[in-house]
This record gives sequence, C-alpha cells and structure tokens, in this order.
Amino acid sequence: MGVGNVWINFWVVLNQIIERVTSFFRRCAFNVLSMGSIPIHVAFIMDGNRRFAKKKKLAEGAGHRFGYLSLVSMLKYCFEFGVKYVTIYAFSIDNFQRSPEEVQSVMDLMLEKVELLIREESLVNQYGVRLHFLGNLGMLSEPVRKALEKAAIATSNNNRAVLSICVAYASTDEIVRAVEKSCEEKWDEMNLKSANGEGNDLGKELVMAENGENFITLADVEKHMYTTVTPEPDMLIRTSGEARLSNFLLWQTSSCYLYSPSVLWPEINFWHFLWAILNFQRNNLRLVKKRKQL
Ligand SMILES: CC(C)=CCC/C(C)=C/CC/C(C)=C/COP(=O)(O)OP(=O)(O)O
Repeated sequence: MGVGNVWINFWVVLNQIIERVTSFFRRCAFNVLSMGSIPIHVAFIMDGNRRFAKKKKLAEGAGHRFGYLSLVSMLKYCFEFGVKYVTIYAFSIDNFQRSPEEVQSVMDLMLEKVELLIREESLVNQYGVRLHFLGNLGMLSEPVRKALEKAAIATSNNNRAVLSICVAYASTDEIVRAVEKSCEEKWDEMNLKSANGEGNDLGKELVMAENGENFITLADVEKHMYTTVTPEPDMLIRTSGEARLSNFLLWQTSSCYLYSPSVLWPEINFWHFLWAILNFQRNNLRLVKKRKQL
C-alpha cells in the first residue's frame, strides 16, 4: 500500500471518528433540550448566500451551493430533534427580477439537488420526509416544474415528516389567490342555490353582504392557502441578522417566534440551531398563552 493510500484511509477513519463523536454530543444536547418544548414546525429564510460568496471571494453561484449544504445540515438537526414540519423559502417571486444568469443558476441547483434528495439513500428517505412544493409553480420552466412534481410523487408515501419548499412564492400572491378561489366557490354555491330555486337562502346571503357581514370567512380563505398540509410554524429562523419576513408566510406567522442570528446562511451550524431552540423554549410559554387567547 502506497503512502498516499495510507493517508486517505487515515482521513476516512478520522472523519468517521469525528462524525461519531459529534453525533454523540448532538444526541446529548438534544436529550437535554427535549425536556423542554420542541417546535413542531420550523420555517427558514435562508438569507445571505451571495454575501457569503462575496465575503469569501467566490463566484456568486457558489454561495447558493454552500447554502444547500447548510440546508442539508439544518434538515438533519430538525428531523433528528423530532421537528415534524420544515418549511423553507427557496425562491421568491421577487427573485425572478435578478439577472437571468443568477435565476438560471439557482434553478439549475434546485433541479440537481431535488434529484439527489429523492434518491433511495437520501436524507429525505432516511427520515421519511414527504416533499411538498408550494408557490405559483406555473412561473417555473417546464423541466423544473416536472422535476418538482416527480419529487413530490416519489416521496408521497413518506409519512414521518414534511418538507415544504416554497418556490416562486410570495405570501401576498398566496393570499390573493386564496381569496379569489373562495369568492369563486361562493359564487358557484350561490348560482347553484338560485338554479335549485333556493331563492330565500340566496336572498339572505345578499342581505348579509349588504349589511357589511363577511361574504367569505377566514375558514373559507384558509382552505385555499398553499399551507393546508401543515400547522402554523412555531419558529421562523432568518439568517444574516434581518428581522423582516420579506413576503414569506405572512398569514401563517402571527404568533410564531422569530429568531434572526447575524450569521450568514452558509455559515449556520449546529450551535446556532441549538441556541435558536433554547431561545424558542424561553419564549414559547408566552406564545402558547397568546395562541390560546386568539
Ligand atoms: C433543493 C433546494 C430547495 C435547494 C435550495 C438551495 C438554496 C440554498 C437556495 C437559496 C436561494 C436564495 C435566493 C436564497 C437567498 O439568499 P440570497 O441569494 O438573497 O443572498 P443575499 O441575501 O446575500 O443576497
């Protein structure tokens, strides 16, 4: 055996030992934290990828590639910790206004990684995660849309957790669409009543509308949101120190704990995640009370 091979074997074994030791410490830390409340649903705004590339003097696209690695680590920590739902802001409708090269580069990355995520041995299958894509998917190119549909179908039998990936997403777009659908549904219902000669009911509804009562209810709108498969997030982590929602889950986050560490997304690590959970646990009692009052 050459000296080169000895070194390679040494590195492989060393990395395995490091992974086992860190995994042991992770489990210890999780066991301690599990005594407190665990968020059921965590959402991420993965901010700071381009700034990371700039800081490290890398090509812009490299920032998003490193960002993907952080995403995989965060998913692993979430699912190891027992989080059941994770939602990520992968591409906003506003992001389409970036240069065509950048849009293409993120789309290529998404295509490549979604293919990886549905492989048999992937993290998604290891943790039994169903992939759910939400947003105005009609804005995507056909190959990307087809790849996302394929991934959703390939993971549809996984039932231990859900990863919702928001692509071509804007919360205001989601709300407008849900209100439109609710109105259409209501009009159809009224037309049916009128066709069945139930004029009285129809009359009552028109009087209600004239009196300023709601023509459609919160429940009507909620039924048409993209997020019906998940409960509301308990914690939203946005990296790079920004404490804004940037049109992400505006409807769903009224009593969600927002945590915004100053670290850039590709730099986020286990300790940031742990610290986020600790902060969540400190604030959760107050938020649970608030939710009950709503
Ligand atoms: C399979 C899959 C879902 C892959 C997703 C990969 C990934 C990390 C996408 C992030 C996309 C994005 C526009 C992030 C925001 O950072 P930014 O570009 O706005 O960076 P900045 O805040 O520094 O400008």
